[in-house]
Amino acid sequence: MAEDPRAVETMKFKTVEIDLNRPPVAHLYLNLPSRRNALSLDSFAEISAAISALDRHPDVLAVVVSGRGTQFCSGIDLSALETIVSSAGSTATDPGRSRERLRRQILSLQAALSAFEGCRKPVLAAVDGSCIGAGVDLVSACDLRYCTRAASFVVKEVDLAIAADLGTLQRLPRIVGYGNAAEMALTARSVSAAEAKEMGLVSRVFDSREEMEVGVRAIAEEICKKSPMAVMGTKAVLLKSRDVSVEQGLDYAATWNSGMLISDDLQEAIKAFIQKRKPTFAKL
Ligand SMILES: CC/C=C\C=C\CC(=O)SCCNC(=O)CCNC(=O)[C@H](O)C(C)(C)COP(=O)(O)OP(=O)(O)OC[C@H]1O[C@@H](n2cnc3c(N)ncnc32)[C@H](O)[C@@H]1OP(=O)(O)O
Repeated sequence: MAEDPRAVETMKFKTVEIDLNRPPVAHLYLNLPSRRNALSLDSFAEISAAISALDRHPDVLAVVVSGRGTQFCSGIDLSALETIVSSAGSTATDPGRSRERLRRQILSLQAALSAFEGCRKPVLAAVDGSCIGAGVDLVSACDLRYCTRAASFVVKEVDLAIAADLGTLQRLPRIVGYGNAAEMALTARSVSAAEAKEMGLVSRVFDSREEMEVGVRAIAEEICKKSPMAVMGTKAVLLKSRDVSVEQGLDYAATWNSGMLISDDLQEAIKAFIQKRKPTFAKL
């Protein structure tokens, strides 16, 4: 049976909250403020389910992600981390099989955060307060990042004797450059909002959370006025091109557009220009 594209409207979540009141922008909140939005195993599953459902929702064209409470995200829930690691260390089973289970568990956590990248619609992270460990994995998988003056970013894993494994080491160097990413990951030092802006980790720093909420929503709404086909294509081609040679990226862009340029949106954009009016596009 085909999945209901509006299923997200009735989905119940324990660790995230979705605000669909002002389409076409949806707002996904990390919503465990008492634990500073630490990511439990439930959080990973719910983030993945929420983003896939928002991807399918016909009225949603962009998603903003932020945190409820004082901090954006305090990283992986440390008790969940302990559970994951201790169950893998269990001697009750074949060590080979328990390591294989651990590998699959890590892959599944990776997939949950990669859902932001896999979403056809742009995802904008809006960070206030601390963004730590898995929080940095999360924002690195978003398309655009913004923060308040009170925000800070820490690639904390090395302090917990872990090599970060949920995307930071792969995506952050492509956002801030190898040197900046390596320094953040090897020292686990806290990077201020101003520094995050300077190294390109965020596109803009807002004075307050209220200003950020309004400002990031306005940016998302601007993007939503554009052809959804073109926005989706731009995200897909940018991401593909990030990971392959220029030649392969160009080839991908040609193939993509040979499939997509026949959409009504191009005709509408040209007509609107000639008729000196704003274009109107169908949803995705
Ligand atoms: C397979 C491996 C996959 C992924 C690995 C990911 C690695 C990481 O994510 S590394 C990063 C781990 N996180 C941390 O080290 C941060 C820990 N937290 C803090 O440093 C602070 O809580 C803070 C975020 C700076 C916020 O400070 P503050 O506002 O003063 O709040 P607290 O009083 O410290 O915390 C309130 C409450 O929340 C609990 N809590 C905070 N963070 C976590 C967490 N990551 N996991 C579980 N619980 C957390 C904290 O214990 C407090 O609980 P109480 O019961 O109220 O005492």
